[in-house]
Amino acid sequence: EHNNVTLGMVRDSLIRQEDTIVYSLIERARFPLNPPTYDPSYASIPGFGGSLLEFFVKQTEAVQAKAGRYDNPEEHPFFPDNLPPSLVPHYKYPEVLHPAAMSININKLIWDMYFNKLLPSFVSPGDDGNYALTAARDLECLQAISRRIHYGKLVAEVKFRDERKDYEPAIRAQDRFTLTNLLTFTNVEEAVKKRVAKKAMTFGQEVKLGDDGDKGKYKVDPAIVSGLYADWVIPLTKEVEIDYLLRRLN
Ligand SMILES: O=C(O)C(=O)C[C@]1(C(=O)O)C=C[C@@H](O)C=C1
Repeated sequence: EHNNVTLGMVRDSLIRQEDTIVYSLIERARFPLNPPTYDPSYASIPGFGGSLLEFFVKQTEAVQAKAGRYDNPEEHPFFPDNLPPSLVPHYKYPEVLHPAAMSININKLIWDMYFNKLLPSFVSPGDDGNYALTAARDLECLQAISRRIHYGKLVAEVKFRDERKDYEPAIRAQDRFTLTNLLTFTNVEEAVKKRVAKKAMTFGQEVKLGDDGDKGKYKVDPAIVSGLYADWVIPLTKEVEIDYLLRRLN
C-alpha cells in the first residue's frame, strides 16, 4: 500500500514535520550561543581532535546507528563515514524510492547553513555553561531539518509517478531548469512560509492565565522561522528533489 502514497499524504507529513522543527528551534533558543560548544580548543577531549559538538554528534550517531536508526531510508547521518553497523534485526521498510536515493545526502550543506547562518540569527549571544545540553538541542534541530529536506526524495518520487510523461524527457536531457519548473508550486511555498510563521507565534507565545500575556513576544522570531524556510529549507528540499530526479532513470 506504500506504493499508493499521494502528494497530499507527503505534504501532510511535511506539515507535521514543521511542528518538530519549530519546537526544536524554540528549545535551542532557551540557551545562549554558548561558543565553547563549538570550539575545539575548549573541549580537549583525549583522543578526539574536534569540538564538543562534533564529539556529541559523532557519539550519538554511533549509538543510534547501532540501534538501527539509519536502516530507515528517511534518516541521514551527519557523519556517515565510519558509522558502526546496526546491531538489531533489520526491519524491511517498504521500497518506495529508486535505489539511487541512497547516494543522496546533503547534510554537509545543512550543517554549514545551520551553524554559519541560522544559529547566530535566533539565539542570544552569551555563555551559560550548558554546553552538553546545547549540543543536544543543536542535534535535534539538525535532525529535524535534515529529515524534512531529505523528504524531498519521496516528494519527487510521487511527482514523478503522477506525471511520468512530463518528467521523463527532462530527466533524459538532465535538464535542471525544466525539472525545477515542473516541481515548483509557488502557492504551496507561500502557504508553507505563512504557516511556519504562524506556528512560531502559536507555539512560541508565553501562555499566561488571567491576562493575555506579552503580546508580540515570541520565543523564536516568527520572521526568522519563515526566513529559514524561504532561504534554506524549501530551496534545499527542491535541490534534493532535483538530485533524485536526475538519477531516477539510471
Ligand atoms: O509540496 C511540494 O510540492 C514540494 O515539493 C515541497 C515544497 C517545499 O519545500 O515546501 C518544495 C517545492 C514546491 O514548490 C512546494 C513546496
